Amino acid sequence: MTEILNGEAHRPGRIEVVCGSMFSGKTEELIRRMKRANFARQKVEIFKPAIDTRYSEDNVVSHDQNSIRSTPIESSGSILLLASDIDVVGIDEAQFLDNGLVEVCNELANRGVRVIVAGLDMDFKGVPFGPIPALCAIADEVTKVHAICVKCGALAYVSHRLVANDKRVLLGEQDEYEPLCRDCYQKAISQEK
Ligand SMILES: Nc1ncnc2c1ncn2[C@@H]1O[C@H](COP(=O)(O)OP(=O)(O)O)[C@@H](O)[C@H]1O
Ligand SMILES: Cc1cn([C@H]2C[C@H](O)[C@@H](COP(=O)(O)O)O2)c(=O)[nH]c1=O
Ligand SMILES: [Zn+2]
Repeated sequence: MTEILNGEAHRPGRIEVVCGSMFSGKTEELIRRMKRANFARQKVEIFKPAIDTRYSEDNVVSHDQNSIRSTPIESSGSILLLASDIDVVGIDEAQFLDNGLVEVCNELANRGVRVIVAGLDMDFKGVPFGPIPALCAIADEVTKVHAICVKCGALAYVSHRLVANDKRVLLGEQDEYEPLCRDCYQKAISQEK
């Protein structure tokens, strides 16, 4: 009985955050949780910021090309309008959304919705990114995932930008970013100075 009550179909309203650097498996983990909820016959809906058009305009796609249908949104307020009657709401690339996302997630969780948010914890300068730090603070559960440092094989903690561009938002992949551990990141940025 306890097993059934704790299963995918009987979760109370809650906020789960999956965060980390680029290539750390955030999108794969989000897709995994959403697919399991779907198997449990939960009504699921995934949202992503409309600006993230890297692989697809209306799918969330991982670096390994796993994908799941999603709805592009311009701002966090759209989620409340589009998620009525949904059991599990997923949000990918949440670092690009406005700070209103924090209240939207609280509101959904208070209504009994399970909310799973995936996003970058830090930008390329190592600065906390958008609404993610505040979401970590109010979350019921935070999962920090790690890529592998491409220089030394340790656990990576940040996404190092490989191209000269100081804008905070710059969509990209392996040609623009590499995941590095703290030591390798310090060495990389001191060589750039
Ligand atoms: N340096 C790396 N460390 C770990 N995984 C990597 C690395 N480079 C590429 N990958 C691939 O990225 C996949 C994770 O992709 P994804 O879930 O889209 O990550 P994220 O959403 O965190 O950027 C891994 O399963 C792996 O195949
Ligand atoms: C570090 C950093 C990243 N971005 C962009 C680059 C990618 O398009 C996404 C992150 O995608 P992922 O699924 O986590 O791999 O964000 C950015 O705009 N600014 C940055 O500082
Ligand atoms: Zn390293």
